Amino acid sequence: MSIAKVIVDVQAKTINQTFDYLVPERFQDIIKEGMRVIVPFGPRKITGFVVAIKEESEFIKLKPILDVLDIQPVLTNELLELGKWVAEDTLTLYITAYQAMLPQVLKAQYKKELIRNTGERLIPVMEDLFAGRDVIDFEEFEHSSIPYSKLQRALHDTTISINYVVKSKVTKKQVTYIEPNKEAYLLEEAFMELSHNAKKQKQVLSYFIEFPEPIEQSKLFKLTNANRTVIRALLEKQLLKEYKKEVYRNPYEEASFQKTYPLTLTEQQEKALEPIKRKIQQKEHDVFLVHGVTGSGKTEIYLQAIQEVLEQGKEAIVLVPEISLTPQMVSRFKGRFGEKVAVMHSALSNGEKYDEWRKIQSREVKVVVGARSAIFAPFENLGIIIIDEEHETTYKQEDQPRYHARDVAIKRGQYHHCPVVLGSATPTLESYARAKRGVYQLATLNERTNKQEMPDIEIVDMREELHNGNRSMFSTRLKESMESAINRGEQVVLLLNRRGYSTFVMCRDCGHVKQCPHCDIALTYHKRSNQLKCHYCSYEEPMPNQCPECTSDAIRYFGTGTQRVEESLHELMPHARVIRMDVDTTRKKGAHERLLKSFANKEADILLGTQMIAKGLDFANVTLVGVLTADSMLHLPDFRSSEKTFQLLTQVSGRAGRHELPGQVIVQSYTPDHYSIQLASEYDFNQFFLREMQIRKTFRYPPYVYLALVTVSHPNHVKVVKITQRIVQLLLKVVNEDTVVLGPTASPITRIKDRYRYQCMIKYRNEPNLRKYLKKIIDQFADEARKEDLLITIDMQPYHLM
Ligand SMILES: Nc1ncnc2c1ncn2[C@@H]1O[C@H](COP(=O)(O)OP(=O)(O)OP(=O)(O)O)[C@@H](O)[C@H]1O
Ligand SMILES: [Zn+2]
Ligand SMILES: [Zn+2]
Repeated sequence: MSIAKVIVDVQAKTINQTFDYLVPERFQDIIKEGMRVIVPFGPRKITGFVVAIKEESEFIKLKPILDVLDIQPVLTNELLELGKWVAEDTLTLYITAYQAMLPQVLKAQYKKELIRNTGERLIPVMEDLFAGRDVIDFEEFEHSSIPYSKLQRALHDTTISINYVVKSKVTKKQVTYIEPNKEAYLLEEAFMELSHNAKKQKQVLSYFIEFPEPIEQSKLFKLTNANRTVIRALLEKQLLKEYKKEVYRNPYEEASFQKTYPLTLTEQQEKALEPIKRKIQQKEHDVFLVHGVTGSGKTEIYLQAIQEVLEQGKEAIVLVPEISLTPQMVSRFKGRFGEKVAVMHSALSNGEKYDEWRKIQSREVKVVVGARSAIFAPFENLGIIIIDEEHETTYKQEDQPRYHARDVAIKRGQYHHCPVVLGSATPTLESYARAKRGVYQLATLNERTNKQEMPDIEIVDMREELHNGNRSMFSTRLKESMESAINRGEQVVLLLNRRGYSTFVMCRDCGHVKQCPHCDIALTYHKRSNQLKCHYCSYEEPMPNQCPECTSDAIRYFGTGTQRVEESLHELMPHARVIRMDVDTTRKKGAHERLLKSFANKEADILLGTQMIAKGLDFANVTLVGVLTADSMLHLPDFRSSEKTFQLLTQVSGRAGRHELPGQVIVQSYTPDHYSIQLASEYDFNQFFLREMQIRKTFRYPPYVYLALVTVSHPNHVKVVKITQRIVQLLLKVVNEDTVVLGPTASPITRIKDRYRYQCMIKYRNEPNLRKYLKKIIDQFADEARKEDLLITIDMQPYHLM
């Protein structure tokens, strides 16, 4: 008899371990590590992952596995180990880590039902809820106003019980094929025997007499005017037969990719690629940081490194940030490696994502290009992992498991003995510092492949503009430059930096700002619906006509949305054709692609957009880049705000003058003397690095220290402060002398959805047991968390400090 060790899908700290189950005879030969199974757990049936198979168990009286969900393992042995590490490193549950590694559709869902166990009368509210039925969906209870305590009591005295129904949502797309079931002469006989009225059946038969090959049912319908009733009749007479065939949804089916070939590398590219290739050939792990200015040909280096990997019969993962996973980026990889490439990003439907994943699992593809979670691609023979724009914060997942793709990449690179390549024009201070210390291998490319100079960056002081009576959002300089570029038949990219900057509503008389009643944050104005919305809890209210504080009617929205910029642009330059790209205009599938294509076809003069246009775009005709508000995120409560500003300005400047035409960049700012704006305009990464490192050292921030952030939330303000205080005290007792424990401090957003939020920040250099201490704290509060709706979250190396 064999025993399976299973990680079960129960979201509780106390359940974070394996459980032993008996493998019944009928599953003996099929069950393998890394498969999903259904097991009994208390009174319910739940899914779980088999992590090991053993001969015996120290427990007697084991329950058997009820069902096996997979035909082949969904997690390789490497991924099982990796998931364990991710869970431990980010202080989360094993089950959470495993689920994060799989496409959404493989996360089996449960339907909960409430079952009435008694013929006696229930309490009145429950009697009303069941309304004469014996079983109801749990959702019905959730949508009712019956308090949980009432249900708990009913569950306790067993008049009602909960049942879990597992429903697996795996949806493979199937296509029906039809083919003849008899030889042609028999079909002909049948044809003669059919009555005169069966015209359509006759048509189908005559089609198959002529073309006996299988055909997709839908195509047959088109060719013969038949419908399903007609086919069914012929199936019943056993003249035809049908079968289903699984097909992949191919999101890039329509697009054709022009085949590209390796370019002759520049000297700098050659120098960067050489050591990477050597590591691939020697099957050795190492981490490379390719620091190359925009347009220096980093992507070509990636492509040629991958080619080497493919020649060795191995596989490659390329991570790119979600927002730069543009059609342009995709076509560069598809153009070089064609069918061997799978693409994974969030714009795909769940079914499409699952199909791409299966192509990886079945080794039909050798390269995956994708956003963060593609790091878990189930390849077994990796030859390289590439992380483009390694400075992007989207590589850190913001909910559990809170992993950083870079750390996972290095872990996998060590396992597979293969190089990891990080690329950026503006590396993070963390990575650059490591490269300078020799922990990573640094390659620098300071020239564009076309030997063009980097475009000139000019800073315009917007305070002076205001002084001179220009109240519009466009400086005179920017306006004139846009006009002359358009007159020359060239194109303009305009960036509205909206991060940390939204359209809030303020009274001009008394300064009152409309806040969300549940969250500690200003409401955002939405023009289309004339509503105020909260981005944290979806609260909504109509835009008021009067100030609720002083009844003045001078209540207006402030801040600049892309829509408003577009309107002023129209007033300022009525003849200019503008394409606006933001979350609103790119929501529909394919919209992103269409807008860029139309810009590439010169159907517009100006491309106006948010952060999403700052990266990866490569248009030959763009000669002017304008940045409307360079400093809007400098004032966020985030120690990385200068770094992020520097990165964004450098990236967007890189969009100009990438080909023959020289480029020009105009940056508007209210704090033009800020070092991140000044140094970005001089392309002085090294100076910026030194300057920023000095500040990080003084204020003890990464990369000089590591951070851990503990956030406590609860509806009661006093309680939150008290518990955070206790956590701080507990930590102070155990940490090293030079570790700093800060708090309790109110989080920058102190209230979300009526819950108060306080935090404790730990800054440390060497604290090998910190995870253990933190885990102990979570365990200590586990009871309170369950009973009293207390939430404690821990983020190791946080990027999001709000
Ligand atoms: N060796 C080469 N010879 C000629 N052209 C090249 C070479 N390498 C790259 N290019 C071209 O130079 C342009 C810029 O290259 P690429 O986009 O790879 O740079 P990048 O460093 O990835 O830029 P960014 O960081 O801005 O995305 C592209 O049009 C590319 O086709
Ligand atoms: Zn007012
Ligand atoms: Zn809210």
